[in-house]
Amino acid sequence: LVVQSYKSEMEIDRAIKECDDKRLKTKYNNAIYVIQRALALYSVEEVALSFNGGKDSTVLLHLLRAGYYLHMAGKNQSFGNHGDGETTLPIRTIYFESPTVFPEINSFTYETASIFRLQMDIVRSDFKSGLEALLKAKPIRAFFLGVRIGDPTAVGQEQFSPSSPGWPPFMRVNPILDWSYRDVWEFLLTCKVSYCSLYDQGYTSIGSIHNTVPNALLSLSKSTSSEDKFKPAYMLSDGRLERAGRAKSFISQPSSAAVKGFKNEDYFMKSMFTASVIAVGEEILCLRFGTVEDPMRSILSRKLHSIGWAVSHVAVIRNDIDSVADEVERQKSMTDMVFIYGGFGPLPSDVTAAGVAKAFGVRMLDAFVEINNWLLPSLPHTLITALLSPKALEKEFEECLQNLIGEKCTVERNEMAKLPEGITELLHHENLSLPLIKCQNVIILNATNVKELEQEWDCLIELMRSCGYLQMTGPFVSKRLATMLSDVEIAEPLSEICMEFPDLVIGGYRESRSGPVVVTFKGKDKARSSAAIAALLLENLLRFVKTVVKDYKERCRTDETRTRSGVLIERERN
Ligand SMILES: Cc1cc2nc3c(=O)[nH]c(=O)nc-3n(C[C@H](O)[C@H](O)[C@H](O)COP(=O)(O)O)c2cc1C
Ligand SMILES: Nc1ncnc2c1ncn2[C@@H]1O[C@H](COP(=O)(O)OP(=O)(O)OP(=O)(O)O)[C@@H](O)[C@H]1O
Ligand SMILES: [Mg+2]
Repeated sequence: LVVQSYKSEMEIDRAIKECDDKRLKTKYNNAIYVIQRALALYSVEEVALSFNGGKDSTVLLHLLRAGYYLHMAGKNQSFGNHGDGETTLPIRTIYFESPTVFPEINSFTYETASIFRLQMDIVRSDFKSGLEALLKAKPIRAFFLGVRIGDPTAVGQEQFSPSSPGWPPFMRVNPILDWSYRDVWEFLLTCKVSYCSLYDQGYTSIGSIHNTVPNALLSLSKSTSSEDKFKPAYMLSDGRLERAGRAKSFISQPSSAAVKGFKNEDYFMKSMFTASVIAVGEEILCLRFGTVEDPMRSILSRKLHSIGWAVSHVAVIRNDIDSVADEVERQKSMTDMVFIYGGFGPLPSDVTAAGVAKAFGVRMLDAFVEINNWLLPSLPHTLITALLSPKALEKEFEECLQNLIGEKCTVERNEMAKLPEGITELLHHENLSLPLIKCQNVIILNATNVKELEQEWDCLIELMRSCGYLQMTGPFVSKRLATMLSDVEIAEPLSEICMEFPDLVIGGYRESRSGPVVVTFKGKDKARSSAAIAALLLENLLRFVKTVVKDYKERCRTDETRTRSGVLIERERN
C-alpha cells in the first residue's frame, strides 16, 4: 500500500511562497495567474482537468487546487470542505484510461482521485471521439492540460489555445507550458507531494507500456540489462533528455500522397515507411536559368529505397520562406520523414530553416546569449539528440560554423546560426563539419553536391540507426516487363494482378511514344514480384493469342510489317 502524502492547497501555496527559489516562484505565480484567468472566464462546470497520473499532470493538479483556493479566497468564498478537515476540488477530472497504461500509473491516478475526492470521469476511447462524446454530455468548454514546451504536442500552442481544426471546439489551457523539466521536479519536491512510483525507478516521461523504458542516462550500471538499477527521475540533470526513455513511434499515417500511376499505393504506403524529398532553389527549379542539373533528388530517393523506405513525394520548390513552409507543412503530416536540402548556404538567401520553422509555427531564434553551462553533456559518441535549449543550440551551431569557415564568416554567420525554436535537434558526427538539423520529422541536409550528400547520408544512417529514429526495413526489389501491347490492352489484366498482389506497387510508363510500355513491380519480396509477373503472363496468354490473330488480320489489311504481337521481355533490376 502506498500512502500518499497529503498536502492541503494552502500548504502548497505556502510551500512555494516560503521557498527561496525565485525561478520557481515566478513560474508558480504565472501558472496561478493563468488558472485564475481561466476560472474568471469559465464557470466551474465549464472547466475540466485532464489528469493521467503523469508528473506534469500531478503538478497541474496541485496548481489547480492552489489556484482554485486562491480564486475562491479572492471572492471571499470558502473552498469545498467536508467538515472532516479534508477539502475537495469541485472541478471535473477526465482520465483517458488506455489498456496499455502502466499499472503503477493507473493505480496512482485512482488513488489520487480518491484522496482529493476528484469527480473523475474515465474515458476508454481515443482522445478525439472521447472528447466529442464528453462535450455532448457535459457543459465543458475548457480543459486544463499539463502540456509543456518541448512536448511533441506543444508545438504552436500558447497558454490558451483553441483545440485544433478537426477536433471538437474547446479551449486548451496550459498553465505550465513554459515550465522546464527542472521546474516540474522543483515544484513536486518543494511541495512534498506524492508522484507515481515509476519516477523513482528511472522513468522520466511516461507513455504506454510498449514504448516506455527507464531513462538509460539514469542507469547505475555501465552496461544496460533488464536488472539494471536506476536513479530517480529528479536526478536527471539535463531535462532535455527527458524523453530518452521513449521509443520513437513511426506508425505511418494513412498517406494520401499519390504516386501517379501506381495502383496499390494506398495499401502499400500504409504498410511502409514513407519519405518526401524537397529540393529548394531557383537554380534547381530552373525557373530562370534552366541550366543546373540536380542529381541529388534521385540519389536520395535511391538511398531511401535501399533502406526499404518508399519515397511518396518529390518536389522542387522556390527559394522563399512561404513556399518552403507550405510544402513542409503538407509533407510532414503526410509522410514519416521529410528530407529537405538547398536554399541553405553562406548567403543571406537561406530560407530553408526559416520555412521549416514557419511550417511548425515556431519562431527562429534571434541573437544568441551566453552558453549555458550544462551544454554538451558527455553523451555516447558524437550524437546529441537532446532538444537543446534554444540559446545553447544556436551557440553550438554557430561554433561549428566558425570552425568550418573561420574568420571569413561575418554577418552571414549569425544569419545561418538561426534555427527553429524548441523543435531543433543537432545531429553531430565526427565526419561532418556541420551538424545535420532535425526538426521533429524533418531533416535539413546541408549537402550541395552528390559527394557531400553521400557522406551526409552515411553519417545520418549511422546516427539515426543508433538512436532508433530511422527504421531500416528490407530494400525494395523492382522487376520490369516491357510490352508492345497498348495501354488499353494491358489495363484490365494489370488491374486484376494489382488486386491479387496488394503487397506490390505495380505501375507503368512509356519509354517513348512509339516504344514499349514498361510495367514495374516493386516490393520487398523478389518471389512475389516473380509470381505477379508469372500470373500476368498467364493472364495474358489468351489475350496474347487474340492479339496475334488480330495483328495478323490487320497486317493483311494494311500491309503493315511492324508487329504489335506484344512480346513480353522480362528485365530485372534491383
Ligand atoms: C483534453 C485533451 C485535449 C486535446 N486536444 C487536442 C487538440 O486540440 N489537438 C490535437 O491534435 N490533439 C489534442 N489532444 C491529444 C494530445 O495532443 C496528445 O495526442 C495526447 O495528449 C497524447 O499524448 P502522447 O501521445 O504523448 O501520450 C488532446 C488531448 C487531451 C487529453
Ligand atoms: N490519458 C490521458 N488522460 C488524461 N489526460 C492526459 C492523458 N494523456 C495526456 N494527458 C494530458 O496531457 C498532458 C501532457 O501529457 P504528457 O504525457 O506530456 O505529461 P504527463 O503524462 O503529465 O507526464 P510525463 O511527461 O512524465 O509522461 C498531461 O499532463 C495531461 O494533462
Ligand atoms: Mg505522459
